[in-house]
Amino acid sequence: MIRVENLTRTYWVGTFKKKPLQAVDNVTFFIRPGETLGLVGESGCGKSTLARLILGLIPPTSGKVFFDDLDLTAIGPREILAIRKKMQIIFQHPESALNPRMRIFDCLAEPLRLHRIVIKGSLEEKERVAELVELVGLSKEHLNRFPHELSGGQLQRVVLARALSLHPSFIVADEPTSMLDVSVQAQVLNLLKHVQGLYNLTYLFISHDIEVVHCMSNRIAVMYGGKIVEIGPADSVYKNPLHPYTQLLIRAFSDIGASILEPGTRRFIKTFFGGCRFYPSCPQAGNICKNPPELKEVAPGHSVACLQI
Ligand SMILES: Nc1ncnc2c1ncn2[C@@H]1O[C@H](COP(=O)(O)OP(=O)(O)OP(=O)(O)O)[C@@H](O)[C@H]1O
Repeated sequence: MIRVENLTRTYWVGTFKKKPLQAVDNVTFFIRPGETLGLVGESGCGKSTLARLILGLIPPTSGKVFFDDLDLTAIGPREILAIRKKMQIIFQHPESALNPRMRIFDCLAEPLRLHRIVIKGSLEEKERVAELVELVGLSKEHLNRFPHELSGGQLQRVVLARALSLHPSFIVADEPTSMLDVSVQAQVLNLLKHVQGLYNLTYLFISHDIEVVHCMSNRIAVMYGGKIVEIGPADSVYKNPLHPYTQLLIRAFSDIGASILEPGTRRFIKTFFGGCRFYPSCPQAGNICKNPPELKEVAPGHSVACLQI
């Protein structure tokens, strides 16, 4: 369903002398229909840039993105608009995805009106919105409220309902639960799984939390410094990580325990890696190849980029 080939996005950064920063560096992978591919990596490794490239929100410097064999980097704005309906994104901060001055009813009805699926004020509009709130486990009473009158978990449900309103087939969930309490996180993750089963949705599930990614995904891709350094079946990557970076990521999580996953984990990983994106200043530099070669398949469907293996 989704295929990404040699995708690269370079930013030119620096105040006086601009230097290239490869936010996404020659990334190739696929996501099968109905599958969840988990994308995991520390802050700044390029996860969100990769998501935005796939959705066509920013253009790549080079490389291609295919959606159902249609090359999204080669089509015009009209065709992109039609495809956009089928590809939705859920962000980390649900409140920023909703208009604070709109009641929840209008937040949910808006995409239906914009795409001329319903007419404003019609009975069909009411029915469609009622179906959506029921689907995500909210009540009709919530429809009259404004976004600031809902909790983070309830807001994320509204964002999911809004994304589902246009019957997408592919959803990017970019750290959808990292701002929520642990108990609410589980409810939202279960809901994501539930609707995936109902509609055979394909997910790219992004998180810095490898445990959550393991629970949610069929396969896991590990990103480091803009590159995919390991990709394979979720259990295989989680239980038998081959790249030293994946091993560190898993060890970091198991060492500090689940109770302080966020934001302590993020700080921990940053400290662990000296806050750097590249291998030379990493304390494990001796174990991680500085210039990883192409991904090499070492077990069925499990590929890794490391010279040591
Ligand atoms: N518009 C931009 N201009 C310049 N650099 C950018 C831009 N957007 C992102 N970057 C840089 O690209 C790199 C990857 O950023 P990205 O947001 O994709 O990381 P991320 O893995 O999603 O991080 P986080 O988990 O913190 O959201 C970072 O070093 C970031 O500073």
